[in-house]
Amino acid sequence: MISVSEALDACFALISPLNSEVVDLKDAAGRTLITPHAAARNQPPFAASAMDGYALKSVELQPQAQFMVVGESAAGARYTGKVRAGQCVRIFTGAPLPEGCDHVIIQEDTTRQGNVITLNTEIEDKANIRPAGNDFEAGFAMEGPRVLTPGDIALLAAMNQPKVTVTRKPVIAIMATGDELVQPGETPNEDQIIASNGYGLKALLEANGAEVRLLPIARDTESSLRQGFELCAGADLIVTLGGASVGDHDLVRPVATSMGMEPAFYKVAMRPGKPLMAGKIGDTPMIGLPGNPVSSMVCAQIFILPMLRHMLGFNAEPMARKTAPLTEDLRSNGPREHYMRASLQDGKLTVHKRQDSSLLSVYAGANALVVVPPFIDLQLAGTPVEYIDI
Ligand SMILES: Nc1nc2c(c(=O)[nH]1)N[C@H]1C(S)=C(S)[C@@H](COP(=O)(O)OP(=O)(O)OC[C@H]3O[C@@H](n4cnc5c(N)ncnc54)[C@H](O)[C@@H]3O)O[C@H]1N2
Ligand code: MOO
Repeated sequence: MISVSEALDACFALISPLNSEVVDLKDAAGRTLITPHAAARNQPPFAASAMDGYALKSVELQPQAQFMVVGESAAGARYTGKVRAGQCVRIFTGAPLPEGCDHVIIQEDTTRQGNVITLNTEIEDKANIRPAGNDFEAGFAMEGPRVLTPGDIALLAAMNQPKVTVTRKPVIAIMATGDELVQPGETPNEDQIIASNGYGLKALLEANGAEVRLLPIARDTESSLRQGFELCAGADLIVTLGGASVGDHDLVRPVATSMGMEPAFYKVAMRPGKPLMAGKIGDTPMIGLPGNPVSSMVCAQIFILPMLRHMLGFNAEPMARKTAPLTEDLRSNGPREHYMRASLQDGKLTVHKRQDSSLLSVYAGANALVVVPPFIDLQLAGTPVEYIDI
């Protein structure tokens, strides 16, 4: 059995970053920006008022001073005239500052009668001006690779980028296998259960930038599995669920092999996830996840998410690990790296008591996987341990 890090390296060797495509900015949230996008001009492009009030010269600013209002500067229509001594310009938020003015007094600090304003006895000395380029200057660039957030989308819009270059979405075909499975909503017979893994996986992978094709459930026969693999044509990655172990009905590996799969590895020293397999069928990488629901989800977190990120253009790196102390003692570990379902609360990790890989109720209630190295001794409460956010 190989280690998790050796297996992950072998997974990275199966894939490469995908090409890019140009999409409308309004459809780009969650996509991975891949080339630098630069602003062609300053924002704001001119010194602008930050408040509604009157633009004037700061040297003339003093309580109870009076000014003649000689014009107006609105957002989208600047005042183009001169502003002489004792004069001011009515100005609104976002409007260009008239030439010669360097201060905006908010209207709450003034009283207006006709075309004359009188400053209050108490006035703020804040200039209320946003200099040109205050937010960003011409040439400011957003660099890739970067998963675009709503804030990024707003910033790119402000940068006048109506289209952006993003990595093509990796297409991942997911094939659940097993005679015991029916789809949610169907009526199982007494020996059947509901297929859950594909649904969890689809949610996980789509939330991380993939386009997922959830195939019909393949039955535990060679012909059904073959048919399933044929339906995967065109995918960037094939993921099978279940049928990976050594039972008489675990046919994924033999069928994939008979279809020309070049194996990269089979079996990893991890728990859950031991019967994980990977390889290539033709040009298409394939990962065979173990069927136990938590094994599927954990293997997807540890292997498929980093692969997905690499296909999107990020470095080939394992999931980021953080450190936090244990709330309780943690038993010693055997030869497999253990990814234990845990809850991180108030900066401390409580490892769940029940760790069987069939327990989705425990997995769904967890927000962290504590990574327990092989052969480690008992770890006492308070010991800092590594974990991965899930
Ligand atoms: N003699 C041995 N038996 C097993 C070993 C072993 O080393 N020697 N390994 C165990 C481990 S560890 C795992 S993990 C499982 C994985 O086996 P398979 O990948 O062959 O998975 P299945 O047998 O098909 O299913 C296991 C379990 O999960 C349920 N399942 C499968 N697919 C789904 C799905 N899409 N949604 C929900 N549940 C699913 C299936 O009904 C089984 O209950 O093998 C151990 N055995
Ligand atoms: O490795 Mo299995 O995935 O322990 O349940």
